[in-house]
Amino acid sequence: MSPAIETLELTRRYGRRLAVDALSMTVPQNAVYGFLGRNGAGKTTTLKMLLGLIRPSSGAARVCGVDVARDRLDAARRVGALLEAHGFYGNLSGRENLDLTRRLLELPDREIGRVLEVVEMADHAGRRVSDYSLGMRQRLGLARAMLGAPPVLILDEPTNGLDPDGIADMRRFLGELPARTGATVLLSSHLLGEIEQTATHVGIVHEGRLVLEGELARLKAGMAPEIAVETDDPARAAALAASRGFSVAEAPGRIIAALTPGDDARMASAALNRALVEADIAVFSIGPKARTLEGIYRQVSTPPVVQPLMQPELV
Ligand SMILES: Nc1ncnc2c1ncn2[C@@H]1O[C@H](COP(=O)(O)OP(=O)(O)OP(=O)(O)O)[C@@H](O)[C@H]1O
Repeated sequence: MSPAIETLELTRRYGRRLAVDALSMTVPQNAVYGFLGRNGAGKTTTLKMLLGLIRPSSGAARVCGVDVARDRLDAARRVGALLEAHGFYGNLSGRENLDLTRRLLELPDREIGRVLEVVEMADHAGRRVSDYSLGMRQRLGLARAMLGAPPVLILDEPTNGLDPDGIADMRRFLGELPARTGATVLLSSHLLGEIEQTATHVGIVHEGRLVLEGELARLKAGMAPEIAVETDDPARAAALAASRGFSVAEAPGRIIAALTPGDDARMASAALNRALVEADIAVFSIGPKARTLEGIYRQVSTPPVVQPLMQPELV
C-alpha cells in the first residue's frame, strides 16, 4: 500500500532563497498528519507543490502513488484542499456555492447533502455565505474539499482566525475525519497545541527542512526527559543548569532543562536541585515534566543553550 503522500528531496527556490530544502516526508494512509513550523518555515510552499499549484525546483511529490508533476490532473483528483482564500460567492447560499464546484467536478447532486452532513452544516446551507461566521465558512470550505470523497485532504492552517468555539469545533472535525470519511488528512499549523490535540503523526519543518517526522505517541515516548524548575531567579538558574550540560529554555518564573535521552530524570532533578540550593537560588518546585510536543519542538528547532556559569557573588 503506497503512502497517502510522499515527497522525495522536494525543493523549491525563490531566486536565491531556498523556501523548501530537499524535504522528504511520508504521510501514511489514514493518518492525521500535523505539518508544523513557524511562519515562513516553508509549509504553504510545500502544500502548493503537493497540489500541483507551483512546480518544484527539483525533487518529486506523490499523492496515492501518483507523481504530481507528471500526472497533475490524476493527482488532483485524489486530493481535496482547504487553502487560506476561500473564494466563496457571498451573495449565494452555502449550498449554491458547493453546487458550483459539484458541477465542475461532474458529481451527483447527493454529494452536497453528504458533505454538508459531515461538517454539520445542513441546517445553514440555505443561508447566504455573507451572513456566515468565519467558523461556518471554514466548515463550508472543508465540505467543498470533501466533494467527491477524495482519499487525501490537505488543509492549510484550518483554525486560523477562528474564535475558541470555532477552534474546538474544527479540532473535533479534523480528529474524526479519517473515521468518518476514510480520508488521510494533512494539516499545516504553526500552533503546537493544535497539532498535539488532533494529529496522529507529525512532521516539523524548520527553515525549509524537515527536522523531525513520526508517529506522535512514539516521538513522545522516545524524547529526552525534561525537568521543570520554578524559581525566584530563572536567569541564574538557567545559567547554572546550562553549565551542567542541560539544554535550557527560560520562561517567567521557571526554566525547563532537557536531559540527554537515557538519563534518569529523577536523579538528575535531585542533583540539579542540590546545585541550585547551594548557589543560593530559591527552588519553589522541581521535577520531571510530562512529555509534550512543545518539548520535542524545542529540541529540534533550537540549538542547545550553553552559557558560562556565573559566580553567585558576581550576579
Ligand atoms: N512567491 C514567493 N516569492 C518569494 N518568496 C516566497 C514566495 N512564497 C514564499 N516565499 C518565501 O519562502 C519561505 C517559505 O514561505 P511559506 O509561505 O511556504 O512558509 P509557511 O511556513 O507557510 O509560513 P506561513 O505560515 O507564514 O504561511 C518564506 O521565506 C517566504 O518569504
